[in-house]
Amino acid sequence: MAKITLDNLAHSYMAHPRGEEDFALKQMTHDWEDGGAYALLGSSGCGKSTLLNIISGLLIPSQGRVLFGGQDVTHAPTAERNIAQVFQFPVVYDTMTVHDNLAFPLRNRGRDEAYVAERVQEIARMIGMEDQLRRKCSGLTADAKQKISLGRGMVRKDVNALLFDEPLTVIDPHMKWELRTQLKKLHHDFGHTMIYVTHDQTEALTFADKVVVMYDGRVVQIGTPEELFERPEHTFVGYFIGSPGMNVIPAKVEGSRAYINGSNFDLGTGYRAMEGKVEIGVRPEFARLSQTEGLPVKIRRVEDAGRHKIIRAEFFGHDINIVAGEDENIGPDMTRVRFDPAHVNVYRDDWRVAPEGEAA
Ligand SMILES: Nc1ncnc2c1ncn2[C@@H]1O[C@H](COP(=O)(O)OP(=O)(O)OP(=O)(O)O)[C@@H](O)[C@H]1O
Repeated sequence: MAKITLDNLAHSYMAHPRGEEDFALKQMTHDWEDGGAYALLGSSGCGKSTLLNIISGLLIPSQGRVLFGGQDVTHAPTAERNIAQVFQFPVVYDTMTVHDNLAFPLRNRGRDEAYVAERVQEIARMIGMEDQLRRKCSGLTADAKQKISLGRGMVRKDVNALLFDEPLTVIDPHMKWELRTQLKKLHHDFGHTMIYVTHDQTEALTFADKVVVMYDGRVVQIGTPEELFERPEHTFVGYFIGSPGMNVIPAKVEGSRAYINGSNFDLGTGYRAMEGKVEIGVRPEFARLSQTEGLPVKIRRVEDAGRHKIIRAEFFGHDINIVAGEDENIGPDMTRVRFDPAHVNVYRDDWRVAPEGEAA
């Protein structure tokens, strides 16, 4: 297992990039802890695969270095990096049995057969294929083959890191949850450094200790699921995490007050004067409808989402969402909305501004 360091890393697919916009991966420096479970999360094209391919050695970055446990591996081929990888689609040897597919990475490293047998049993149990070990892989469903790919990725305990690139795409929905839970257990038991690429926030939030949110070639925040929810450092994190995402509303902020179209409310904490594009961000869970308190709002639609209601509303010409409890009565007399000041964030040019006195 190893700490992974990305040192001034950047990548452009162009031979002669002219500016930052020509970089698929903008310059970044990060340390990913030894034994951490990280999810790389972001929408299509944000640079997740580019970053993963640089870490795995499929791609040499145009700038900067990758270090495993302090050792520079930027130019080392994949085979020398001692990593296990699981891709979106299954990679199995059809002519071999399930057992031999799972045993392959161990036999390749010259492990003795007693150890191989024991470890294969353990992994087969984990992926729920103990009774199919003697079967040839040809003829198995894509789902079963991907479980074998996952199992093969996990069979070695001595890898520097385990890299998963959207590994559950072909897996049946009910099995997805089970495999994610197994992966988390495996991480807990063996402490591998794991990197899991996905564009699905549920997958990222349930698998990872730390979620690395990417947007437009940049890492915009690395945080625990709670941190991403409570304190999105970039408006994209606010939109992308949460269902529905954070409300982002243009405002003017002066001291501890936010002004929206002439109306204003207390932010509970002071801010230094700021220029640029200023917005406030408030999650639907921290907005409450009222008959008397708060700023004017117009309810458009109330949706029943099972354990809660989602209210779609208009607020000074902007669409906002409000989450209410399933038992709350939402009537036409609720013409006001109040934001919980402790959960309102202020953004300048999309980046969160720390209020005065907040510890860095
Ligand atoms: N081989 C390539 N040559 C040129 N441009 C590329 C290449 N691979 C990716 N890109 C570009 O780099 C950017 C980042 O792509 P990347 O595949 O890393 O994103 P991603 O977040 O993994 O997306 P997806 O989830 O769709 O795989 C995109 O603009 C993409 O078009």
